[in-house]
Amino acid sequence: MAIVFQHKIQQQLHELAASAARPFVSWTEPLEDIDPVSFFMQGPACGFRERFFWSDRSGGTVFVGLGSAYAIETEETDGRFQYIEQERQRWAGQIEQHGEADMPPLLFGGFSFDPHRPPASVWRGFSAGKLVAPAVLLSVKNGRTLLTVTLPAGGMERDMERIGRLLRRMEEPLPFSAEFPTVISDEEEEKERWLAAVHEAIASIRTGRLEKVVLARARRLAFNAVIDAAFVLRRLREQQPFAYLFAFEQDGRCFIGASPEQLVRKEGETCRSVCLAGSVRRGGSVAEDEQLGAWLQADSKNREEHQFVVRMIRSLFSSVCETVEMPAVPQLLKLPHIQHLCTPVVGRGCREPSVLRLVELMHPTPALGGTPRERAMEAIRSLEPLDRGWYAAPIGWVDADGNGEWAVAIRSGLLEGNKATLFAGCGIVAHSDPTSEYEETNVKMAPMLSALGVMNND
Ligand SMILES: C=C(O[C@H]1C=CC=C(C(=O)O)[C@@H]1O)C(=O)O
Ligand SMILES: [Mg+2]
Repeated sequence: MAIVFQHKIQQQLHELAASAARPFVSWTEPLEDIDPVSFFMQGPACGFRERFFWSDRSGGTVFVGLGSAYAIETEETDGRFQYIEQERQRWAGQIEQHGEADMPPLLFGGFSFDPHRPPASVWRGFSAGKLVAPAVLLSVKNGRTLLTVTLPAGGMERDMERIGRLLRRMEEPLPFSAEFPTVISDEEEEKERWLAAVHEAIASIRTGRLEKVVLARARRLAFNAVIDAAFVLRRLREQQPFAYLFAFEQDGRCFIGASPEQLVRKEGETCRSVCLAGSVRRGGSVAEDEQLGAWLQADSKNREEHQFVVRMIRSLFSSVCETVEMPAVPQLLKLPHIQHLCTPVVGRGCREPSVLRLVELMHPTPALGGTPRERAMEAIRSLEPLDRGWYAAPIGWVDADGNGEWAVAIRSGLLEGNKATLFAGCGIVAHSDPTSEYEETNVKMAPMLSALGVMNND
């Protein structure tokens, strides 16, 4: 079957390339069901240096990309979103689309948290903004699996060879390694120093200079062997079923995670977001879990932390949409390790034509930055010793029509060789207790720690 399929795709693309009126051609073909993580796993063996993975919270929409047919990248600071949007529009006009029409060409990528911060070397290649059109895209949507190949109309030979290899190998999936490497070193920022930064943030909030700031910390692990991103992805999929799963890999570095937080989704004139802030751990028994949830819903510190996010997103949606709907009181979102206050928001009659414009307006929400935004960013720059890179920043996809979905890249880590750097932060408000905030960051690292096979030792 794969051979027939391969010939069909190759032949179609060659014919299309010969007569193409635009610089890129894409061909989409239905495919038998295939495990998206196994597909992701095939990338390196077939010579693709870039890999992308995206699965929405329901697991109903999954995109896996291999290779890069076209990349849009910027190191601009203030104009990065406009530049990327402008180039996205230009790209949409350069692709000639063939085959199954219900899959518009798609770009996958992300932005850094703070482009004004000098980038640390571990984040090399993760620019201020980067979107990639994968050479091969597997998409699972509405119960259908499709394969899209996008190539430059001239010079497609090298890519065709890789794609041929991939299609041949798809029938013989690679075995997953049974065991995970073991930890040989484990470093984190000194606890006392982090607590002192939180104290300082609280003092600054009490003077009225700002209302809320999110402070993060990193934990750096080294293992006795190279970490297999596909293995981590598979574990995250098993362990975090209601999260966005994402991976963005280039040149041997993979930023990966399972985020519960939607930044924004746009589908035609409807846009959605979820305000997520305010947290407590899960209970050991049903009774304890319910008690903790009830406490969270009533706790004034957590309600305040949450309310800053609600206020900002409500006001932003009101400025770009005809109507905005949201519940009056926050609901509880229960995840395997943690529960959050959660307020879903729906805006109808959205006047913005591209999801990227919404991403620009929304990033960073007070769930990742703080309030007021600029003062919070200054506080993060002066109090946080780490470069967040793409952590806590938008990650997602946009199609040629400007529709797309973006998550906030939290509960995440950067993998390189045998090293993993994990990140977690928490919202500091006037009544925060530094030690409880520290514990909260431990709970937020648990999903990645457990996917990496490391016991959570908090
Ligand atoms: C910044 C993170 O979480 C945010 C999202 C939900 C709840 C949060 C909180 O309660 O502090 C944070 O604002 C993180 O997980 O690294
Ligand atoms: Mg919190």
